[in-house]
Amino acid sequence: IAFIDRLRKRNEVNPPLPPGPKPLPFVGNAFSIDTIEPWNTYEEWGALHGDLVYARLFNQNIIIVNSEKIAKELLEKRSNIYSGRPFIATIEPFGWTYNVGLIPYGDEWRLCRRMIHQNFRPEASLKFRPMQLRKVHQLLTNLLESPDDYFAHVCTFAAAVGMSSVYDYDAAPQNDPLVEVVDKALYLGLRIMTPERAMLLDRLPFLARLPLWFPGATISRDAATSRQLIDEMVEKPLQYVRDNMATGTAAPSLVLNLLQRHDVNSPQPELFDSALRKSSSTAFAASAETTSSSLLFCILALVLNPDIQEKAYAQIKAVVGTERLPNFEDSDSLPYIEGIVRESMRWQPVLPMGVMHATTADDAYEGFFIPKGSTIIANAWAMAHNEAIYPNAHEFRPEKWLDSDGQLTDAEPPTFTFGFGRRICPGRHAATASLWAAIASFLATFKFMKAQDAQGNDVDFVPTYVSGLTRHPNRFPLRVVPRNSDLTADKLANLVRASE
Ligand code: HEM
Repeated sequence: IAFIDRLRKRNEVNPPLPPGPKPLPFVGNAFSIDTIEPWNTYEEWGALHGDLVYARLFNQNIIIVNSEKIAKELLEKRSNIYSGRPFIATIEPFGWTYNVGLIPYGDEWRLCRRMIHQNFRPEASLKFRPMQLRKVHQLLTNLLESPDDYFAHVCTFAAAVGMSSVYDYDAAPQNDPLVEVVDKALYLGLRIMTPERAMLLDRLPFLARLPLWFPGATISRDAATSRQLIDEMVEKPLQYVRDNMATGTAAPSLVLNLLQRHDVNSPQPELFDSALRKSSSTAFAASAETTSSSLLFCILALVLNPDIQEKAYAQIKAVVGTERLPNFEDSDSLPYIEGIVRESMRWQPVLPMGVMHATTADDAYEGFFIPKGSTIIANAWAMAHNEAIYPNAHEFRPEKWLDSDGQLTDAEPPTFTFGFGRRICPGRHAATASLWAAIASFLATFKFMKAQDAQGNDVDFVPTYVSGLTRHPNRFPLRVVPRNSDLTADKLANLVRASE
């Protein structure tokens, strides 16, 4: 407390900390935070104290940035000192040291980031497009065959695109063993990998023995399971590429490319090998949960807004017709679909607080002191729901991105969903293309409607969510109905053929 008081009372040469909630002794503001959905607390603090807020979790300085403008000023323009990552106590026990997104700023991160960037930069991402469309078409086939399993189909799609782009592994249309490993591996860690939860566990370790966020489970048992699953997630697909290399059947992929360049005589072969493991598994893991969550939110928005589906279908019918499915060449002629894609990313950012950054040097902004080692939370949730920029922000309205002629406005797309500065998501180009292809194809083929009870009445529901570092809706009652009532697997296959 004395330390904070000293910081707060800094004079003009040494400016004060940003305003924020009053801390308690020892715990700081830890117990005022909603640990399930902390972004709500941070948004409330923003309303009280402004867009730059200081808080303290135990002895950790937290700077919350609630506006996109300030996030860009700090995390982009001053990225040389805002690109660190904070220590998170759950990383090591849960086996998440593999994750490039959590590696501190430095040489190891730089090497990993370069490996990923080479494969996912804008021009390189274009090569994934035919594969992305193929996987979307498989997703449509799965939805037609077993619409009630929509949740699993969307997750399989997202993982399959990731597997293909990183390992050239062609996941089975359903119940693929590697996809299952990843789903399980990520589920445990993502729920616990937030600074708020991790810090509570670090400081109050007895919490680890209580079933806090997973009823019926304890954190320590989950940590052991997580480590084992992560190990499988990292090693199994790598082995797949190595086996294919041995038989001469490996097709081009990020991993093959890196393995071929791997020179065991280079000065630091172990460093390269470790970076390869981390960058491949991260690129793949980072795409799976995020892409599926974004699509599940989009489907939720469509169910709740049937009028939007009708407008979208009318545009697709006018531009693409009904004899084929949309492809990337149609995208410029389908502004309403682009509006839906952007609105899906804005309405419910799947990483509501992005991934936290950390400062690697002292700084000052607009008269406030930002100490070295602060955790910086760019609150995407607050940015997405800023009423001054997005009136009626909690409503899903593609029109927010369109002018009165239905054309896209000059407004910047919701890039804040992909973070900021040197740590911005390197997979954002590939991710946006996956979302576009899936959403356009969904809307061309199906209606997403509320499920019906035995009497034929719509089943109303209140959505619930799973929250951690990422967030997605829980399964909700859904009826996926083909636009064309006599759509069969054969007819869908013909539509797909006509689109390729
Ligand atoms: C809709 C899908 C996606 C969303 C919403 C998303 C969002 C994000 C966000 C918010 C961050 C943190 C950025 C920051 O620290 O400021 C991030 C980091 C990252 N994302 Fe994505 N992402 C998506 C898909 C992907 C894909 C397809 C890849 C595949 C390469 C990927 C790879 C990564 C990696 C490697 C990082 C860590 C970057 C670093 O720390 O340097 N993401 N993503």
